[in-house]
Amino acid sequence: MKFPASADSKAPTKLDRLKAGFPGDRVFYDKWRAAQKAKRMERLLKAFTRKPQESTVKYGILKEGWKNNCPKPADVLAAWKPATKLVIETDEDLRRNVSQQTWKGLAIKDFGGEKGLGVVATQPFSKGDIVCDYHGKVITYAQGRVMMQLLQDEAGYLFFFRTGQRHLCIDAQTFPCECHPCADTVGRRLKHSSEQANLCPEPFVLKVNGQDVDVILFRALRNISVDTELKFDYGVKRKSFRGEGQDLQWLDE
Ligand SMILES: C[S@@+](CC[C@H](N)C(=O)[O-])C[C@H]1O[C@@H](n2cnc3c(N)ncnc32)[C@H](O)[C@@H]1O
Repeated sequence: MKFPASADSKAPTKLDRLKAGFPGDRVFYDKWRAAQKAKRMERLLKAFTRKPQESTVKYGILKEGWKNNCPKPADVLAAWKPATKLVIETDEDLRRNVSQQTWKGLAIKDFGGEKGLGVVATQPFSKGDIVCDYHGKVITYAQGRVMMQLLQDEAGYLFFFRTGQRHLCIDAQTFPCECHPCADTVGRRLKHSSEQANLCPEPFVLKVNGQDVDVILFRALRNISVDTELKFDYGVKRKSFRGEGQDLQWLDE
């Protein structure tokens, strides 16, 4: 309590310790350093909603300006765990990726024919990484249904979901979206697979530009290597993505 150990505080000198009535040996000093190292580890772990490369962790440490008493990059990697709901809902980088659509490590690829466009990984992903979101305007379930009825076979980009008691829909059909008039967004190009899905959609509420926004984030279900196509299971109800009530072969792929 006399010398609070935070990630950024300076270690008390021997003189400081003696003046405060502590013994001159290193016992308390070493405890203080261990507490600080743990705080630094905690901060580094929170910084990554995707499992980082060792070089990224090294850069993170450099940016913090920690010259000693910091965890080794290999130890950070070993301790890394998929981001929790709390981390996801408060992470600045993730918020920026959602609002500006600056997801890295993904490319839209043309698979030709009726398969059309899909998304491939241009960097490896680890199980639990947040890969991207399903970007579009959040509308009510009822509005989504009306759109589907109007569009019939053309309605291939409506993502219906339930979060708590609310039934919603993300309209990525309206293209381009109001917020990115000059860009395609990756989420809407993800294809379906029930057998080989490597992504799983999860609903979250993020504060974007000061407002609570419902988002669907895709988490990697396993480690994914470069050039692998990213897919998720659209769901067997066939409500979204033009599959409802139709005997489409690709729904069982
Ligand atoms: C959300 S979009 C996916 C991107 C779309 N392929 C494109 O070119 O924009 C959904 C549509 O993609 C097509 N699709 C999705 N998964 C497919 C698959 N596994 N095989 C063939 N077509 C698929 C269907 O036409 C579906 O309605």
